[in-house]
Amino acid sequence: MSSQRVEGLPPVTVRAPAKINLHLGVGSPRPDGLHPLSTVYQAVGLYDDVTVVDAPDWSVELTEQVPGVPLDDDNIVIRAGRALVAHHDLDLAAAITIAKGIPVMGGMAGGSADAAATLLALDRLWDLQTTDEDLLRIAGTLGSDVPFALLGGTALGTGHGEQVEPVPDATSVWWVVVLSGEGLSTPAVYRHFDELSPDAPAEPPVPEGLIAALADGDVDEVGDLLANDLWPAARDLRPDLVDVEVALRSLSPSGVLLSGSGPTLLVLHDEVDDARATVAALAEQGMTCTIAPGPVAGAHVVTYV
Ligand SMILES: C[C@](O)(CO)[C@H](O)COP(=O)(O)OP(=O)(O)OC[C@H]1O[C@@H](n2ccc(N)nc2=O)[C@H](O)[C@@H]1O
Ligand SMILES: Nc1ncnc2c1ncn2[C@@H]1O[C@H](COP(=O)(O)OP(=O)(O)OP(=O)(O)O)[C@@H](O)[C@H]1O
Repeated sequence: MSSQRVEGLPPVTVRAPAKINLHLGVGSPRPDGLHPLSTVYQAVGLYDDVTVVDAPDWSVELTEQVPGVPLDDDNIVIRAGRALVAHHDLDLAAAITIAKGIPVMGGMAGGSADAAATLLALDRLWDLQTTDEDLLRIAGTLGSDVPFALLGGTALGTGHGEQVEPVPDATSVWWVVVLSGEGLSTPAVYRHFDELSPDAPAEPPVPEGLIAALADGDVDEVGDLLANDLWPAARDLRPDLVDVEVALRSLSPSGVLLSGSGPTLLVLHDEVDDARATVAALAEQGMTCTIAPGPVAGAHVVTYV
């Protein structure tokens, strides 16, 4: 192992997007406990920015404190950094700063976005020239959603979500993102899925109809085909979400979706003005919402200072 610290390297900032799952098909758990997935990911325009600077030891801080985000070695960005230097057999470390714009524990893969951003930022900081293939492989060891955060756009996810392959997407849409005050634990939702779905298939089917609708740019059809197998489990764990869902469906009968393992809910719109009208109507009912375009790019460098 070699230490190759170079003093005075300028910091690097990488921006990474949130994700949603337009389709989330879940199978019965594998021997390792993870669930086989057939999912269509879409990157949407809510972002975390991760800045890295060379340092003698690993550390992580947030630009603004957010409850639930660990500030020690449990933070996924430290695991990402250690995995990258181990891959290159180096003894380097970095101080990592996260500016969070993605809701925490919202089912939008904020931690995964941070891990992807960290891999890319450190690769650029130290000019490691890690291949895309190796970055995606290391990402997959950190979490199921991390490879997709590198890729962005719209992609089919298989395996436990870590095998990603871009799919053509001719849509350009606006999601109303309905935030929840309280997070939902992803493992708890998967555990309850197992209780509710003892007969889940070993391999969930690929949603060919949705993939065709995306390629055709048929937003109405995409809205009709949105699906999430974790939704019944999330409703059971958070009955308050049902009232929100009813309110959303009264505004938009099609195009309502639970994001990943929840609790964030989404409403699909073709036009930004319609999305704005939905946000205004929901705000009147006391809900906190924002608008995010999709699809957007994956993790990308935004600053060389
Ligand atoms: C709900 C989704 O966001 C949909 O994309 C993901 O499946 C979850 O992705 P993630 O948070 O990156 O998940 P990981 O960090 O890999 O795993 C967290 C926990 O979620 C459960 N998990 C996750 C992915 C998967 N295919 N099966 C699982 O059972 C496991 O309990 C695992 O310990
Ligand atoms: N950098 C990070 N940002 C957010 N959470 C982190 C981070 N590192 C570790 N965590 C832990 O990960 C847990 C899940 O956080 P995250 O915001 O990624 O949830 P999520 O959006 O529901 O994830 P997913 O959609 O991938 O299931 C948090 O409870 C937190 O303890």
